[in-house]
Amino acid sequence: MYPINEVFQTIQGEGVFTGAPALFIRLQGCPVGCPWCDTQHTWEHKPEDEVSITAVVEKQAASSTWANVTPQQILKLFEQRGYTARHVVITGGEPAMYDLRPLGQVLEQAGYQLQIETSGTFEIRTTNKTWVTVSPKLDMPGGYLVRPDCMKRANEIKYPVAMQKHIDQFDKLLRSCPPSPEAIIALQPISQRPRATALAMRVCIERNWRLSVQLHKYLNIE
Ligand SMILES: C[S@@+](CC[C@H](N)C(=O)[O-])C[C@H]1O[C@@H](n2cnc3c(N)ncnc32)[C@H](O)[C@@H]1O
Ligand SMILES: Nc1nc2[nH]cc(C(=O)O)c2c(=O)[nH]1
Ligand code: SF4
Ligand SMILES: [Mg+2]
Repeated sequence: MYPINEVFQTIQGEGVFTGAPALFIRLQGCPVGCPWCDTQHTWEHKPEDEVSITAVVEKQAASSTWANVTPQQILKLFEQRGYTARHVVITGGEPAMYDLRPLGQVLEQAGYQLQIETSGTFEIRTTNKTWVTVSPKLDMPGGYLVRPDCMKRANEIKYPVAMQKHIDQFDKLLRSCPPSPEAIIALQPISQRPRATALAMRVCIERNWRLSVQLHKYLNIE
């Protein structure tokens, strides 16, 4: 069973798959504590916030409620709702707190392609085919460390930045926990701040990295 906070179909707004129609599964719970996190309503996984799967699917606004669902129920939900996207993004919260292999196997068997969004602070348990996006979190209040095995597994590293200090911390991480040579590296400005965006653009050009701008926030979509 997986605790899901929301399920929705939208356009992937971040990273390599930006622009791809995608089904998002947002899992409940994250102890990392990034002060600028977009999804603070997913941090606490409280028993009293458990609701039905229908209540989660019909949610109109962000909230901390969640439903326990099986991979088969998720697949059935996708089919019932007539979703057309075949790219599934598992995010959160911190999805790597859960063993994502059973969910991945069921969805891949049904023809979906999987991607996970993770902070790299928990062991990644996914199918081999899953596209892994690691968004490293350094020096956050929860005190979790980015794991070298997560950096190695990443197909894509998408690092959130606002100031030069963040670039320096990222350089140190790349030296101590080297990614695979094929990994794509992107900088993502924190919360569309103009100075963060200017910094990210400048460093991306200098280093030949990619810029990821959270397209959904510019489009005002989910
Ligand atoms: C909400 S997190 C959930 C998945 C996982 N916990 C993680 O951090 O990757 C999804 C993505 O949003 C990014 N993100 C969250 N808040 C952001 C913000 N205010 N500005 C830019 N990116 C943000 C994260 O870095 C991550 O890449
Ligand atoms: N459209 C859209 N794209 C996204 N890419 C990553 C997201 C996330 O919250 O993990 C996200 C999200 O919340 N919405
Ligand atoms: S690790 Fe991800 S979900 Fe957790 S606080 Fe940071 S951005 Fe939010
Ligand atoms: Mg988001």
